[in-house]
Amino acid sequence: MVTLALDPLDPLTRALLPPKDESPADRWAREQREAQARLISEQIDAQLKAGRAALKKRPKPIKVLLLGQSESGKSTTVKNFQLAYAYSQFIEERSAWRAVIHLNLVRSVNTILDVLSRELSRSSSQPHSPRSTSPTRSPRPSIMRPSTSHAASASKGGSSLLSGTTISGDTLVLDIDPDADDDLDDDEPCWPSPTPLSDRHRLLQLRLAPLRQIQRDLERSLGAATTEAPEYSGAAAPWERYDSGGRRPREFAVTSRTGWKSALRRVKSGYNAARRVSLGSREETKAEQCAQGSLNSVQRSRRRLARPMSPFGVSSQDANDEDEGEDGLGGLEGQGEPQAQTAAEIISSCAEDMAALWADAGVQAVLARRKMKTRLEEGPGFFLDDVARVAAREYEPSDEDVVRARLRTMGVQEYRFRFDKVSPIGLEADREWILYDVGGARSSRHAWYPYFDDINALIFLAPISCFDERLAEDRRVNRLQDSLQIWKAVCSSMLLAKVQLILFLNKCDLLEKKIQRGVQVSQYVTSYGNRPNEAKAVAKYFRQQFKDIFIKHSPEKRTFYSYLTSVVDTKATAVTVAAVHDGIQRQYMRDADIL
Ligand SMILES: Nc1nc2c(ncn2[C@@H]2O[C@H](COP(=O)(O)OP(=O)(O)OP(=O)(O)O)[C@@H](O)[C@H]2O)c(=O)[nH]1
Ligand SMILES: [Mg+2]
Repeated sequence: MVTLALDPLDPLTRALLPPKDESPADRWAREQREAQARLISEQIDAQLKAGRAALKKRPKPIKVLLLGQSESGKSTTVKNFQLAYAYSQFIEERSAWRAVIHLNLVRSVNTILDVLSRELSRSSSQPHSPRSTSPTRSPRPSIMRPSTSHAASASKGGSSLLSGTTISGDTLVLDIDPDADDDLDDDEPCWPSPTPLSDRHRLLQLRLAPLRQIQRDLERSLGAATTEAPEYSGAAAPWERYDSGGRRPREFAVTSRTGWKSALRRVKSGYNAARRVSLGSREETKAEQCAQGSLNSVQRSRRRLARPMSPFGVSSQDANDEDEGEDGLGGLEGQGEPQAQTAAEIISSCAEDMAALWADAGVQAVLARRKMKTRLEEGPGFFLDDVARVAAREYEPSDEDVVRARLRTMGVQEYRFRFDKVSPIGLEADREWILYDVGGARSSRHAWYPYFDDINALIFLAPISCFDERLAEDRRVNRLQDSLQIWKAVCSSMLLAKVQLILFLNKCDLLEKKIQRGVQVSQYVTSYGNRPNEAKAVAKYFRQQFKDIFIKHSPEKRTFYSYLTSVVDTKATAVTVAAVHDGIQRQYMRDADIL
């Protein structure tokens, strides 16, 4: 049997032993070195400890979640926060919004061109229809309303407008007429009517045809956020079934790289370089113009469009075929601005024709008859009244333009603020805030839930002008009904029981306009009865409905905070945002026993 002779010293101790033949002088020098090393080590330990303590003491960020259906004004509210408290951040992104505003403008023009072409082809197929410049208005056709059988088939899941007044087995205080619908079918008017259009309109149609390609190119360049949510018939609050136990389901994964931030990133990167190139080529263009006399820049831009490639260097077929990838970037990041710059040149060359189209009395008459005029003017991203300014070569978006621009949010976007300005209540001015802006379409709402258990406040946007509109993603659902459904689910959520809820009854400006136009609220919300058809009374009534739900469904007693807002009005919203900011901060301090 082999026995191992055990060394009483381990290898490390042995290595550190002083040499056997160490002289007294060497020993003294060694001990000095060791004492020095110990001192340094202790200093490092002390520094690490202090760092850890400081990290612990650093105030936790205040987290605020913005919720509401699509187009309710969540991203616009974020922009108002940036304007009020983080203007440098807002300015940084401002020029990149130009491409989005251009797309908004071009879309409106193309929508009008679509109507025009339908109207013109109709007029040529009805040679005997009398021509007139002031079309007569026919009574509203009843066939535009959904049939009863459709209503019945659409009511499954209790989530649709046509299900009447119940939500998940609960009765809503609000009665919404399932058959009332202000939406006219834009495809075909249901009654014959004389068209006030002529060859002049055909010419405008031809001259503006390049804008079709520009729309496709800008959409391609900016990514998936430029198109509205696809049809989807899911529930209003898909997280509800998971919520009762306060459990976070694992399948709720969130991507935060998508949305308007990444869309802007595409056009932002390379912005200055592209601008320099563009300005340089503009100088050349001027020289050419002098030399060639009559050849103007409009003709040149249009000739460029006759080429098989789009101005963005991608043929439209290729562009449509290419996979957008996980975040919708489609490999175009960084290329967007040169492309957007080319689009801007062409848009500028079409400025006069766009203005002429919008100002034309015949076009206005056709749009009014099809109820398209108000829908365009009051819809998101309307810039036709500013066409001369927005289409100008040197156009730079104003703050107001950015606030009015429309780009859908996809996934969840995170905004971190360290406020530029000190809060009026002067408390913890340096504390970081995180705003979470979510996509509001029904198909995006599953991504909301993971944020419920780690937020301090929730701002809920309910657009109250939408009482007569339907969801874009599910045409069976009334938009006000949808807002009430989400609000009820938010109020009753156990995870949100201790969260401060702040309600923005938004789009009050549009509510006012609608009522001034004579739209009768009781026609859509039958429970409104014969109360006065005035914006103030209507807003008060809707606020009460939201408050009733809040009181009835909150798991614990809490204060109801609500504001009547028009978040495109940045001046008025600045006051609201300041109040909300201070309210959230105070509540946070109270909860943390700091106040
Ligand atoms: N007139 C008017 N327009 C508004 C108001 N609030 C928002 N808008 C416009 O409505 C459009 C949609 O607003 P967004 O803030 O993008 O809506 P959102 O809730 O973020 O929508 P998603 O990202 O799709 O969920 C934008 O063009 C806004 O300028 C308002 O109070 N009045
Ligand atoms: Mg948004």
